[in-house]
Amino acid sequence: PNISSILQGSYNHPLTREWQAERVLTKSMLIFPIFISDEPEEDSPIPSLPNIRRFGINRIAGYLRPLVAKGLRSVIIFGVPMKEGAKDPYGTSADDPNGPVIQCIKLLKREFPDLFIMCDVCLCEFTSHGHCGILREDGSLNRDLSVRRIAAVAVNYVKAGANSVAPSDMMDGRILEIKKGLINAGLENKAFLMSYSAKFSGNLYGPFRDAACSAPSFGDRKAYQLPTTANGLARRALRRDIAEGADGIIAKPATFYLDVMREAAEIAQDLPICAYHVSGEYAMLHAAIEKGICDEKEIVMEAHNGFLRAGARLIITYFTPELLDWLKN
Ligand SMILES: NCC[C@H](CC(=O)O)[C@@H](CN)CCC(=O)O
Ligand SMILES: [Zn+2]
Repeated sequence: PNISSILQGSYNHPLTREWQAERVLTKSMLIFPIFISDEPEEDSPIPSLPNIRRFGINRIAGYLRPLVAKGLRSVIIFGVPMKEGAKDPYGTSADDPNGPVIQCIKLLKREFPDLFIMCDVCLCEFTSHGHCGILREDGSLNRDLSVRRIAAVAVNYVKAGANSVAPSDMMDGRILEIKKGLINAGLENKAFLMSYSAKFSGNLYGPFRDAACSAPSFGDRKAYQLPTTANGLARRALRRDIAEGADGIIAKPATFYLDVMREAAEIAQDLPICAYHVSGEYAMLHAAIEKGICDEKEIVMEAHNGFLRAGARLIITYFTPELLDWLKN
């Protein structure tokens, strides 16, 4: 062979194999989703999400403390109102000062001053119809009302102390509206605006909807989450959200959409790209692990290294607790 065809000498040792990674997974890249209900003492399992639980305000700090001690740097909060009457067509309880999200922000800021608090901003957990926006009479989205409501909720979360807001609603123009809302509130330099830009209406969110009681009561999310074949729409949404002032971009789901993540990393090369390893992907890996198809640590590391290889710098992952045990730093 000619001398340039020999590759195996470059990776025949564990250290030279480590050298081949362009980006290495570290604890500070991990953002851990937490589900907070309006039942203060709640601490209940979520059957479709192994090892993930839903907590009330009196239980969440105790659960997070050992994880923070192991190096947890960031959480993303999902509020889950369980009480009767907590939901209405406008998602009023989303930013209820006594509701689960705002209570949790304040508690975590007190208990863990260095923990980075990201809040998902959406209406689906709080609306009686379960859609991510406010609807017209005919059941279609009222974009303008939705965007203004989402922006108001986001500003109230930052007012309560959130370090970041991540609107997962997918309404057109919500990034601009949130940015304007933050500026009007004098908070524009206090919050990291993380946009879910490339978010697809696939089949991988079921366990989350169980956890958050947020499934749409009719229809689906195909009118506002991207078609699963839509690279072009993802690129258009990415460019739009960057122009509207996003500080970071989430691509989700992750495993089936690594091409999109790679494109997002190129289009949004000046912003951190965040992969969201969604509930369905998480549950699928758990199912494979339970069936003995693959080793837990090996397959989880392979999946998460894939997100980094595709250009992600951050990962929202339900495997955060395990990764905190496995990663050295
Ligand atoms: N606001 C949309 C929530 C959406 C699920 C859905 O479309 O119902 C995701 C949360 N941002 C699901 C995340 C997951 O499946 O883990
Ligand atoms: Zn939603």
